Amino acid sequence: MDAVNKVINEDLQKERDKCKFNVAELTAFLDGGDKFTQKRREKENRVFSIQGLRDAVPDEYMSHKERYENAVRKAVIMHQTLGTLEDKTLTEYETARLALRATTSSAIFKENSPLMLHYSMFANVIEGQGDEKQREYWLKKINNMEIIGTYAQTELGHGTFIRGLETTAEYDPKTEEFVLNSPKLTAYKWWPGGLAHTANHCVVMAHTYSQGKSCGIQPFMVQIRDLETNMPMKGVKLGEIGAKLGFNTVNNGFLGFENHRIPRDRMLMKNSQILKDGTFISSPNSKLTYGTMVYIRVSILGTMANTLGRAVTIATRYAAVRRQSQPKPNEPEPQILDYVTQQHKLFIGIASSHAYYISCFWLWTLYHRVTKELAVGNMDNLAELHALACCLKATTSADAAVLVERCRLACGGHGYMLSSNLPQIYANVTAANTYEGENTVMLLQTARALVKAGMQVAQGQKVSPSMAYLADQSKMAKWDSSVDGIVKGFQKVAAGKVAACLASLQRHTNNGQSAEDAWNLTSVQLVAASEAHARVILLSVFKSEMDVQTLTLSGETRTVLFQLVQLYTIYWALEKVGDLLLPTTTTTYSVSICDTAMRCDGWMDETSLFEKSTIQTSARTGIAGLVLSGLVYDSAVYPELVHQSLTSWPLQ
Ligand SMILES: CCCCCCCC(=O)SCCNC(=O)CCNC(=O)[C@H](O)C(C)(C)COP(=O)(O)OP(=O)(O)OC[C@H]1O[C@@H](n2cnc3c(N)ncnc32)[C@H](O)[C@@H]1OP(=O)(O)O
Ligand SMILES: Cc1cc2nc3c(=O)[nH]c(=O)nc-3n(C[C@H](O)[C@H](O)[C@H](O)COP(=O)(O)OP(=O)(O)OC[C@H]3O[C@@H](n4cnc5c(N)ncnc54)[C@H](O)[C@@H]3O)c2cc1C
Repeated sequence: MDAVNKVINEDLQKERDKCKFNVAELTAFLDGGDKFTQKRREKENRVFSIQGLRDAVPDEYMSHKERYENAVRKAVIMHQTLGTLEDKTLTEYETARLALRATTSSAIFKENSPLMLHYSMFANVIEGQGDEKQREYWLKKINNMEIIGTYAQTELGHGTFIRGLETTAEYDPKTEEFVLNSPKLTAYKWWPGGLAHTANHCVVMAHTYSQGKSCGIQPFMVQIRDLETNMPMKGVKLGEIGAKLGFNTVNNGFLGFENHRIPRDRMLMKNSQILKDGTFISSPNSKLTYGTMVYIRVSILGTMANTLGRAVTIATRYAAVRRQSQPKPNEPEPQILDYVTQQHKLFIGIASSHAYYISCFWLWTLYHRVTKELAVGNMDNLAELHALACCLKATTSADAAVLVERCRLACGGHGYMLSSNLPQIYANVTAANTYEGENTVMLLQTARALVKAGMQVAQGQKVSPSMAYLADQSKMAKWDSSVDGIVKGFQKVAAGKVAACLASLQRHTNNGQSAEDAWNLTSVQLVAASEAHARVILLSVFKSEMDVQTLTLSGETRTVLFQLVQLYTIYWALEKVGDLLLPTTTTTYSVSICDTAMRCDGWMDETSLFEKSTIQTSARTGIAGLVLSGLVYDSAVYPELVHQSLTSWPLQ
């Protein structure tokens, strides 16, 4: 065994020794400072040192029931441990960032914790939808685990269409109670995490009626299990929805009501109220009820960063130690990391994970600002936050699923083993394409805002900051292959797509189609316009945040971070070269793009953008430990790719 370990460590150590910049500095940069790296490591070391958190047998050899019971056992230990580590001096943002960066939960729960929804949505929805008294009463119970909860919105018949939810809550002024019912099977809540056996309370989103009138979808705090016996309350039916691709320890369940009565004060009344006599006071904006989903969508960017980071750490480390084939006779088999195809598979995953972290922290800052504004009734920036959260959640989760699968493939047969953990990581990441707003639906939400902004631009009106580029009428006289130049190219592409969507909508309505049918007929282009907008945001935020945030870093660390920005930008320029080449309504540079392909080659050689160096990975899982000593793309690669792809396109 020693001989095998020695060979593996030797290669890995060789890669580590090539590191040319300060590993601790980059780690602290991603954590938000040395103080947070130390806190994160304390938390991780504490958790990883607990023997009780290790599985007696790998959980892939347990039954569905054993796996859940084992997860509950670990969740209790984790809560007791983390409870002692909680740092009340941290702001909400700092706590969230630390939670996001720590790899504890993902290392202990391969398929997530049964308490996942309790921590992620249950507390947040009370915070966001409860009035002061309700927050005061419930948050204490939630934080000290007197009650365990989940967020019950999706039903068997409806997940996307919230206004179509069929669970009803009818107000009875005689008893000052709401009567909850699931009138049809499709009205049964279906999916909420922890709902099957773990949660004893949940926030139920129900179609509310009072004085014979609809009051829309409102949130209710409902006790579903007896706190002593853990049996379902009267008029409540509960159960497990069964085995899934992943998330098999999240205990997703179903919930049906039959004349289940709850007191009036269980309606969460921060935004809307129903008075004792049944008078309904509606929210200043009905979408405030959707606030928790915006919060989770923002956090999903960080979850994608962390999840992709773990997968690309495993695959890169494997690529450093796996030796295969003999391209040069009489030479030892090379590390597969030396194959450029292997680098092309993996390094975009490292760059993307960093880009998602940076975008998440950027969007979180906007989320906290808008939340403060909402608290004083200012809703000016809610639409912009919603549009950004939708398209960035959709784009990062879609990309992350592709890149995690690519990490699995890059490990050959060993990537297909459950012991590699790559299949479980894939099962987790691909779920994010569906939950918290199915990706197509989310992109179409952002498209609504883009179409609206496109019309405002046409009328000379101001638009939100993230869409201001739509108003830029300047022409790109020639292709600029710098990062800023490529970002500008993507802005032109997105603007062109939005303009083309507006033209399509107009054409369909001119032909007598209804607005809804015109929208549906244009929806494929609308999704593409929304994704193009997301690319503009991801690329520009990664660059602009690096410009600002890296000023205090040492030269080598700055260099490698900017190489990640360049790699990420050029990768997507190549992926979307078709869009960049096609002359959109607002772009003239496409004609010149190809005749600069040679210069583009030269550009790559001149800037020696990708020096020959290697990946450095540290002992920790998770992107925090994954550090780069430089990008390995040899300059011979990219010009080839760029030249080939750019010259093969028909010029206009
Ligand atoms: C750690 C994580 C674990 C994760 C576990 C997973 C948990 C879950 O999955 S919980 C359930 C998640 N479910 C969802 O996300 C459902 C997705 N569906 C929706 O959000 C809505 O049905 C949606 C937005 C698609 C449509 O809503 P609907 O009420 O029909 O509004 P719609 O008519 O499309 O739009 C009306 C206006 O509201 C705006 N709007 C919609 N949602 C929001 C919002 N959240 N915030 C602000 N504005 C909004 C729209 O932008 C639109 O504005 P405008 O008229 O100016 O264009
Ligand atoms: C792992 C996991 C955990 C979950 N946890 C929870 C939870 O804790 N609590 C909870 O409430 N829910 C939860 N959900 C449910 C999740 O939120 C829903 O699955 C999601 O909102 C999608 O709704 P749906 O499943 O009804 O799919 P549908 O909306 O039926 O989507 C099916 C297809 O229809 C398309 N489609 C739907 N509407 C439109 C439209 N307007 N325009 C164009 N195409 C459309 C979609 O793009 C998709 O391709 C979870 C789901 C998963 C997978």
